[in-house]
Amino acid sequence: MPEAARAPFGARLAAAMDDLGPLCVGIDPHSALLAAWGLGDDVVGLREFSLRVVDAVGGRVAAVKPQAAFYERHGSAGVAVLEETIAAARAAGTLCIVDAKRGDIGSTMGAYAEAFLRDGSPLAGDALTVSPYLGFGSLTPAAELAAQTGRGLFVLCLTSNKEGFEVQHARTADGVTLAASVAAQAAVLNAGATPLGSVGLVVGATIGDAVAATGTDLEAVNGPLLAPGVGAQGAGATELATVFGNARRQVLASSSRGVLSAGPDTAALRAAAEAAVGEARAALRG
Ligand SMILES: O=C(O)c1cc(=O)[nH]c(=O)n1[C@@H]1O[C@H](COP(=O)(O)O)[C@@H](O)[C@H]1O
Repeated sequence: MPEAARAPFGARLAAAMDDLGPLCVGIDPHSALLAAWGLGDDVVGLREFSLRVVDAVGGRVAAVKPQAAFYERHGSAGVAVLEETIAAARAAGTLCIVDAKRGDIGSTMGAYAEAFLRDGSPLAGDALTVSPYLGFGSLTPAAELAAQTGRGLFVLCLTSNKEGFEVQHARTADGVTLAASVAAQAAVLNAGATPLGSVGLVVGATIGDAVAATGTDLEAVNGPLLAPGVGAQGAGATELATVFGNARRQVLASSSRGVLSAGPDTAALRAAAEAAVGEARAALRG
C-alpha cells in the first residue's frame, strides 16, 4: 500500500488491539523449537515453522513479531524466509513488527530505515524495533521515514533482560535516567497523535518496579508499549498489571516461546495464542 493510503501505525495498532486483544505473537524459530516441531534446523524447516505460525494466528492476534536473528543465522536464504514471513503476515491482514533492534550513526541508520521502513522493500513490515543507545537523535532517519510511510518504531527503553539496568538506569548529566530520557523524547515525536502515536517503546513485563525507579513516565509517551517477557521469561497477568499501572491500555504484550511451544499442531497453536490473548486482555483491559 503506498504512503498516502496507509493510516499511521499507532492508529492501526490501537484498532487491532481493540478488536483482537493486546497480544503480539513472537516468531522466534530457535533451533530447539524447530527440533521439537520435528523440523530440520535449516531453511526448509525455518520456512515451514514461520508460515505455519502465521497461518495459525494470522487474523486472530493484533500483531506478529518475527525475530530477525533466527533468520539471519541461516544466511541469505534465511533472510529470504523472513521476507516471505513478512509478506504472509501482510496477506493475512496482521500487523508485523520486524524485531531487528537496529541502531547506528544517523547516516547508516538511514540505510536501515530504507531496508525496514520503505515502501516496496521486502524487509518492511509495519514497525521496527530500534536501539536508542547511540543517542536518540541517531534514530531520526528512521523516525522520519516511518512517519512518511505510516509505519512505526519500538524504541528500546526498559528491556526485559537483567543486564539492561546498567545502561537504562544510568543517569545523564541532568540527573535523568536514560530510560526516562528515551521515553520523554518518544513523547515529543508522538505529541498530538490520537488515539496513539507511532513511536512506541519496548518495556519488558519482567522489570518489576523499574518504571518508578527510573522515573519513566509511560503514560506521557502517548504511544504503544511493547511488553516482551510474557510466558517463557516468567511474566504473566500479575506482572503486566503491576509494571504498567495506569499506562496499561497502551500495552501490547508479547510472547514467543510461550505460544510457539504449543506447536506444531495448528489447533494447539491457536488455543495457546487465544489463552495468551485472554490473559493479556484481563490484565490490561479489565
Ligand atoms: O524487542 C523485543 O522484542 C525484546 C525486547 C526485550 O526487552 N526483551 C525481549 O525478550 N525481546 C524479544 O522478545 C522475544 C522474547 O521471546 P520469549 O522469551 O520466547 O517470549 C525475543 O525475540 C526477544 O529478542
